[in-house]
Amino acid sequence: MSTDAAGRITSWHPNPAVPRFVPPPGAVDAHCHVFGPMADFPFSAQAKYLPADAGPDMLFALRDRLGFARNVIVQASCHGTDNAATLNAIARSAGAARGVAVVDPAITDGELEALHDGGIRGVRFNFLKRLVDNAPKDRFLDIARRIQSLGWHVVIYFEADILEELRPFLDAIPTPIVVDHMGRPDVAQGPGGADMTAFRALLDSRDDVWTKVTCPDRLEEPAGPPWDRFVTAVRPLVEDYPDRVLWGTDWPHPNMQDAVPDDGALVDIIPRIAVTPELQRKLLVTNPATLYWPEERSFSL
Ligand SMILES: O=C(O)/C=C(\CC(=O)C(=O)O)C(=O)O
Repeated sequence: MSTDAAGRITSWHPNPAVPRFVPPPGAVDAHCHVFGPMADFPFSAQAKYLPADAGPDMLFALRDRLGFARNVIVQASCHGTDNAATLNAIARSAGAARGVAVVDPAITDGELEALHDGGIRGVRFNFLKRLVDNAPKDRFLDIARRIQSLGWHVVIYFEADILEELRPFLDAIPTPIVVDHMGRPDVAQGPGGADMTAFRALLDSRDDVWTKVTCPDRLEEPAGPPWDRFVTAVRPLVEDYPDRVLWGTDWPHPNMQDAVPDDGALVDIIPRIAVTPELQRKLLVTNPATLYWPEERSFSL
């Protein structure tokens, strides 16, 4: 745990291990964030946490250390609906990053197009009450309809206990949907537990619902490796939905200051949930490219 005199939280490992697992060429870390730097990109007045700076240079150094080629940078709630920090990181990546924005429902079509030009390929709807004050479903649906023509998708973050309540809303979204961290199931229930069963019902309801098989550090208590319950619960999901899963570090691990995960150890989970080279290639290369670099679809699938 580390909080400085100004109350700014450091939630990432100071010296992550180089993983034993070597990701395939072109691997994408499809869920990560940047924080600031605050002097250039101040945090939102509504932010629920105040992080230390974790900017693009740190993110790209981690990417290289872990053996990844590209990033998908997801706008974190601490930056509200001002996507400037995310856009700055994408711009500095030399084509090696794309992003997911959080937008004000009043955003204009011209502003959405500018985000597209800046490398954004989706919008995130966050339903975690500890992170955002309100989540207006009707206005979110309006955004979802408006991003269709851009070829974007919706990224949704919710916890398992509201999945049933969210179903009519999810069913009405006309774009592909990517669910963050599998909708936060209780992995201790195992692969056939109530949370995973309800989540599979969502995946089975339409073939354009994807998910990130991410965050053992958030989903398994007590914290820390070897994350066996996460592996037991998640490996069957990767095997049953191999074309609709994504993976990411979640660096710089917002709010995780009490149990900062080692990103190298997180990478070493990958071969335990995606046990063949083919599953690993889909999870890390083909699937994220389909959503975030669709213009490359001509590469061999
Ligand atoms: O980054 C994540 O995936 C999870 C988060 C932070 C977050 O989503 C945000 O700040 O927008 C969390 O559970 O605190």
